[in-house]
Amino acid sequence: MTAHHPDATEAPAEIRSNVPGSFARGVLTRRHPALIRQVRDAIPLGPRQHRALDRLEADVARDEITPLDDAADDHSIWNDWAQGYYGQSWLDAPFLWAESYFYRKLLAATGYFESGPWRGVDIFAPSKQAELHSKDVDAELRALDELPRQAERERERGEVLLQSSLWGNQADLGFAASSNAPAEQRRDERLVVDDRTRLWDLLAAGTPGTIAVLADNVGRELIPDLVLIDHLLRHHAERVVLYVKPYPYYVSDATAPDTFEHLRRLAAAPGEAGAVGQRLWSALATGPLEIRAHSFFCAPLEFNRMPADLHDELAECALTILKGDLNYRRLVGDRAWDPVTPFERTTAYFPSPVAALRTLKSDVIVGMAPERLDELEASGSDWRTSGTHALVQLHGVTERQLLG
Ligand SMILES: O=P(O)(O)OC[C@H]1O[C@](O)(CO)[C@@H](O)[C@@H]1O
Repeated sequence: MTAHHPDATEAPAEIRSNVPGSFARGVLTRRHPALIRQVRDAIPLGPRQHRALDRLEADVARDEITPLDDAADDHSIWNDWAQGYYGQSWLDAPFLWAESYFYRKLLAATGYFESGPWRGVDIFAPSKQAELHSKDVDAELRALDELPRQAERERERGEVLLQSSLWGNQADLGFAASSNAPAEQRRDERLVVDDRTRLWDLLAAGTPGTIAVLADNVGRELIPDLVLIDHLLRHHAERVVLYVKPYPYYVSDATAPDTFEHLRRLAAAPGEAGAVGQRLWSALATGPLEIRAHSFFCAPLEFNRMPADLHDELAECALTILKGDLNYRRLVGDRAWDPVTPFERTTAYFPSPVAALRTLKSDVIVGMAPERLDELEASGSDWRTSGTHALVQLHGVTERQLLG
C-alpha cells in the first residue's frame, strides 16, 4: 500500500468503539450481534456454519479479535492490516478496521470463500432482493416518466437526479422532481454543506472525460445512481467507471452481480426507466460504461492508502463521485476531525477531483461553516448519525477549471 496523504502525520486519532455511549460502540455491541442473528434467520445454513457463527458471536461477546483461518487466501494480507489487533479487543481497534473485519469474518463463517456449495453465496441477498423488487422501487421507476415535464432543462433534470442519488443513500429514493415544494425545501435545509452549484459548473465547463463513481448501497440508492450515470454519459462524460465491492459487505453494498440485476430490472421496466436501462446496457456492451470491483474497496483502510494501480486509474479521471457514509469515512479519514477542518485539507492526496454525496450516518464530518455547526449542535438532534442530514462536497477543482 502506498501512502499518498500529505497530512497523514497531522491527522487526529482514529475513531474507536471504546467510548461508552458512542455511536461506534453501539454498532459493534448491538448491531453486529443482531446481524449474526439476522443471517441465521434468513439463510438455511448447516450445522458447520452455525458453529462458525457461534464462534464469531463468542468472539464479539467476550470482545476478542481472532485471526482468519490459515487456509484463507487473504490470510497474510489481513495479518498485515491487523497490526497486532489479533488477541486484542474489538472495541479498542479502529472502528473502520473492526467493522470491515467483522464482515470478512461473517462471510468466512458461512463458507463464502471456501470451495463447496456456499462459495460465493451472498448471505445478504434476501434483503437486497426484497428491496430491489419492492413496490416502492416500481413506483419510483414510474415517476421517472414525469421527469421531462417537471424539469425541462437538462441542468434541472441533472439536479433532480443528483438529489435522488444523494438522498437514495438514506434509502429514500425520490425521483419525482417533486410537486411537493415544502419537502424539497426541507431537504435543502438538511444539507450541511452544499457544493452542488460548483459541481454542476465543473461538469458544464469540463471537456468530457472519464468519471469514476464509487458505489454504495443497492436498491433505492443504486437505482438512482444508475439513472444519474445515464445522465452523465449523455451530457457530461465520455466514459463512466462504476466501482463496486468485490464481495458482500456492510449488508447492502453493491457487488457486480447486484449491479447486473439492477440493470436487468431497469431494462425490463416500462417507459423512461426502461429506456435508461437499455442505454446503460448498450453502454456496457460498447465500452462507455464499465463496472469494476477492486479488492481495496473491502479493505479496512482509509483511501490515502489506496494501492498504486487504483490510484493511477483514478488519476486518469476528470472527477470521482463518491457515494455514501463509509466511502466518506475512508476518504477524509475515520477520525475525530474538528468539523471545521477544510475538506480540501483532508482530501488533498486524492488522485482526481472528488465529489462526495453522503447522508450523515456516522460521527465524521469536515468542511463545515462554524455558524452552521453551532446551529446544528445547539439543536440537540443526532444530526451526525441519523441520516436526516446530507452533504455534497467538492474538492480538487481550481478556479481556472471552473471558468473553463
Ligand atoms: O451505506 P453507507 O452510507 O456507507 O453507511 C454505512 C454506515 O453504516 C455503519 O456501518 C453503521 O451505521 C456506519 O459505520 C457506516 O458508515
